[in-house]
Parts: sequence; C-alpha cells; structure tokens
Amino acid sequence: MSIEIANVGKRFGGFVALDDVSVSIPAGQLTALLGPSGGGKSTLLRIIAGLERADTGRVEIDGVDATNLPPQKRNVGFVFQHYAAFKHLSVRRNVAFGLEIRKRDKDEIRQRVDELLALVHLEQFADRLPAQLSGGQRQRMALARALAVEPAVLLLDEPFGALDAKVRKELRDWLRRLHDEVHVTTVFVTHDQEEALEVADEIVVINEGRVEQIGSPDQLYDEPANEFVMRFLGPVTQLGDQLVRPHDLQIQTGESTAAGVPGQVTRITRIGFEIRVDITTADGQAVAVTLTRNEFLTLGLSVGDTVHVRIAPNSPTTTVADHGRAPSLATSA
Ligand SMILES: Nc1ncnc2c1ncn2[C@@H]1O[C@H](COP(=O)(O)OP(=O)(O)OP(=O)(O)O)[C@@H](O)[C@H]1O
Repeated sequence: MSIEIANVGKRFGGFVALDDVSVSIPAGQLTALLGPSGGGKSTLLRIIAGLERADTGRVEIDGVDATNLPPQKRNVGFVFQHYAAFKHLSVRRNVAFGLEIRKRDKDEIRQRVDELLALVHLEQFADRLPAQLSGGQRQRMALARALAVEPAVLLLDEPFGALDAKVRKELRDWLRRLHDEVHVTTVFVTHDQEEALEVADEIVVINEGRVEQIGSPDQLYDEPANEFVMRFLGPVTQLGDQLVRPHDLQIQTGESTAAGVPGQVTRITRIGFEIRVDITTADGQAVAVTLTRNEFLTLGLSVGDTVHVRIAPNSPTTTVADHGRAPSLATSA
C-alpha cells in the first residue's frame, strides 16, 4: 500500500523536529529514511505509525486519510532497534503473539508461523527462548512477528543498529531478499549511507527536519542535489571550488599534460586495495585522490612528484559556497 506524507510539521516545545515534509512512497517499495542523528527520521516514522501526532499536514495510507487514526487501525507492523521480545515465550509463541490476540484459528496460526519461521530461516530455533538467540536471529524473529499479522506497511527503525558490522551486512542482504519475496511496502530508518544505498529502492535524505533529496541510490550518488547530500553519501574532497569524490579525480604526470591543476604529491597511503594520494596544489589546497593499485603502479608516483590533477569527465560534483571549508578527505556518519 502506498504512503503519502504531505506537508508534515512537528515541534517538540520550541524545537522544530520536522519542517514541511512531503514524501510519496509507492506501494511495494523499500524506502530508506537516511540522515544524521537528530535529523527527524524516527519522528517521521513514528508519525507514519501513528505513535506520534503531526502538528500540521496529512498522512495517507493506501489513499485513506490516516492522520488521526490510532496505530492499531493503520495496519502497520513496527520493528525497533532494541526489540522487546517476550522473554518467557518461545520464538514460536513470540511470532504467533499478534495472531493469538486476534483469536485466529489454531491450525491457521500454526501454519502461518511455520511459514514465517521458514521465511526468516529460524525453523530450527522455534522452541528456543529469545535469550538463546543471537542478536541477528532476534531481529529476524522481530521481523517475523511484525509480518505475522500481514501488515500493509512495515516500518523498521534502525532494525540492525545494535548489531556488529558483519551481522548487519548479512541482515541487510537478507532484508533485500525478503522484500523481493514479500513485497510489503517497507520504510526503514538508518543513518548508515552504505546500508541505504545497498538495500533501498528509494532513499529520502532527511537533515534538520527537512527533506534534502529523494531519489534512487544511483540518482543520489550521481546527481546529488546539494553539498549536504554529496558529503553525506560518501567521501569527498575539494578541488578549487568543486566538491568531488576522491576516486573521480585523475592524476597526470609529465610535461605535456598541463590540463588540470598543478600540485605536488605529499603523501601516499595504501588502504586495502586502494591507494590514497595526497596532493597539495600550487594554490596550497590539500586534495585527496584515490587510485586503484593498477592506476597507481602505471603512474609510478612518488612523494615529491609534480603532477596535474583534474576531475574525470562526467563525474558528479557540487560547487562549494564556502571556500574556507576543510578541503580534506571527509566521511560522514
Ligand atoms: N518526545 C520528544 N521530545 C522532545 N524532543 C524530541 C522528542 N522526540 C524527538 N525529539 C527531538 O527531535 C529531533 C529529531 O529526533 P528523531 O529521533 O526523529 O531523529 P533521528 O533522525 O531519528 O535521529 P537518530 O538517528 O538519533 O534516532 C531530535 O533533536 C530529538 O532530540
């Protein structure tokens, strides 16, 4: 089911948490709300769920005005970062909970829970207690429980936030596959740009209560709407007044290649399979370039070499208004 958020505003006392936010989420899509901490992502998710009231604006779910509907009338499933399972109930009973309180038929519940446990790959853990599961398994149980009542919309607030990097990555792949199978309209909150870029069909970048950009991962990466989006989605460096990704810079050596900005290599650092080359331009600007190992070896660079740096054709760039800003390699999040 589709979700339509129109001109939503929310204040906490004098603090503006959401400022005139409008987002259309088509049915069946996997959408990420991405942004820095405190930007308003969770508040927006809670407003969609009905756990929080918007001060202004409208929320429609499947074409129906849900702005004033209580959470239980919205047909949404919700999973938080720190999921509270019933500790004394087995995994099976936890997943069955929503169906039991809806007084569904016993056989129907059993069949549905079996299907769900298979879907989240927890069949062999059905009779364990939540405390006997790993963090990742517990999150999968939480998702099975949220899916049990067949919500029209699944809302996930940093569902993998508390887990270690490897498990997060596994669950990310798994969420993508699950979504491809089940196609329930899903909105998840994350502050991790890699997670959003890898998993989502569409990303809503939210910062300081406002939508900075909405687009597919490719659109955001290739056509960032502004400096904030460019910086937030990955490492950037600055050449002149242009903000650019370090791997979109080209280094040229030799006399005949005067195209580009002259500079001197100040440092060479190997980072895994990439090489980072720090260059100080003739104007004194510090620029970071990343090269593949092969590019680096072909160029045969050493510290102290004089080179020219230029932006590769068709690379995404944004113009930086503030020239005084630190031009070094910076990653957000
Ligand atoms: N109930 C509340 N009372 C007062 N302020 C609140 C309340 N809930 C949220 N806020 C404030 O509103 C802002 C947005 O919070 P929100 O949780 O939506 O951000 P977020 O983008 O989800 O951040 P995080 O990734 O840290 O969860 C924050 O500055 C927060 O302190």
